[in-house]
Amino acid sequence: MQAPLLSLVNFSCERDNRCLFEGLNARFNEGEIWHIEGPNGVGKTSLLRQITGISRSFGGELRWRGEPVSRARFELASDLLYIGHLPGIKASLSARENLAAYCPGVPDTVLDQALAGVGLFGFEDAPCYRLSAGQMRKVALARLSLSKQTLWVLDEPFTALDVKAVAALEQRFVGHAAAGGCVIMTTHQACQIDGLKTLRLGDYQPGRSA
Ligand SMILES: Nc1ncnc2c1ncn2[C@@H]1O[C@H](COP(=O)(O)OP(=O)(O)OP(=O)(O)O)[C@@H](O)[C@H]1O
Repeated sequence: MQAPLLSLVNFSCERDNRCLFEGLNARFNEGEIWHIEGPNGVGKTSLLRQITGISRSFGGELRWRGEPVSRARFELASDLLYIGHLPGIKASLSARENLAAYCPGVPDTVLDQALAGVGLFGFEDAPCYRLSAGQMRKVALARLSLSKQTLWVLDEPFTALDVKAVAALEQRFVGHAAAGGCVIMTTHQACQIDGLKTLRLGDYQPGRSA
């Protein structure tokens, strides 16, 4: 049987000597879209940072395609796209320059197509400090259409997006999964995605049995 893309084995997270969650076992496969759910402060962002390797402090085991991540760090990093809850956009740069910084070597015409695809046609040269919060988020999300990575890890990707943009992003996730990708995201918004899988992080708080 093929190993899952990513798996968590008896996984736990501690912050400031406080256990946020423990005993978490999960398998994330190609073709799946996952919603990491839970109340404020339960540890969703912390979990995403552990999955991406930004935080190496965790209990239990993280496996990439069946290999402990300690032996597959490069393989995970090169097949992963992570967008944090802050859009990671430099205000002084234009939308195109920001995108180019994440996608070196990609021609401007292709960058502009990606920006147009998220509704930013005509804003390619605008310095990002002139964009709205939702437009800044769209600059960050334009990376998705240029991504060749299998695993997308997205922290609150719907923040500040209008209804049409939320629906378009949901469709992008569906397309990515249909092409063999995997999406792991957090959101406090209700999602309209068929087959969406949910991991309720609150079920793994100390003293609760999942
Ligand atoms: N850099 C840090 N150092 C110490 N504690 C932190 C740090 N970042 C977060 N925490 C603590 O870890 C806990 C979980 O935070 P985290 O951001 O993972 O929660 P979350 O589930 O993503 O919350 P939200 O829904 O509000 O985004 C919180 O109690 C927070 O105070």
